[in-house]
Amino acid sequence: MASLTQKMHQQAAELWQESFDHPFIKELAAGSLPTATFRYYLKQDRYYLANFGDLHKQIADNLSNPDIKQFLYEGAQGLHDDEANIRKEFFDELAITSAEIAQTPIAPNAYNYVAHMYHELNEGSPARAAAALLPCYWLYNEIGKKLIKKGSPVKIYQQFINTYDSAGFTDATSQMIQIVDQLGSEADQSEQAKMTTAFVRSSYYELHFWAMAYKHQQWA
Ligand SMILES: Cc1ncc(CN)c(N)n1
Repeated sequence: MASLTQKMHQQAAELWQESFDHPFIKELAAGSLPTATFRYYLKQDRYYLANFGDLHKQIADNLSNPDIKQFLYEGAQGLHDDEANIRKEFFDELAITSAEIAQTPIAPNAYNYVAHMYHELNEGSPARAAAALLPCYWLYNEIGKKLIKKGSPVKIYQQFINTYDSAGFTDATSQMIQIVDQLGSEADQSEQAKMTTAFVRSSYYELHFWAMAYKHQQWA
């Protein structure tokens, strides 16, 4: 029988395919993605990742299983992968200054994605919030695995791809899948359905994150 996370994955399959096929991803792999677009993405993703870390901590505070808590607290400190370190290098390489960051407001889709995850925690449950975090690991790991086969001719894009195909990120993804399955096994059917909705909505926001960056989305 399919696990809860396999069912979530199936329900989000079309959205994930649209992410795999998105021009942002295609051009990243081909090396033709404009640097300005990647810079825009990095500045918005900074907001996303700061809140993503904070959510790990808040979800852990609301759970009792010691192994799950430990994984989430470590995730809050960015200990499961090299994403935080590589992002510092990207910011230096692309000369994204603190003044530029200060002048960049969070864009609509990044704002909505973050608000969705906090909503799942504050109006829902830690299990729904954990399900909302899962596409962040799993979709990026699948993108990394797809793109690594050919790679990208642009060094910084290749480093981006490497991050999400890495052993550390793949292992963190597997652990997060297990955590969501475990939380699902302790939930009733109605809660499992809500966890699935949280996962699919995050997959929607993941797709629109590429679109947001590709179009340099602004509030007006
Ligand atoms: C929006 C988003 N989703 C996922 C990831 C991978 N941690 C990310 N950096 N940004």
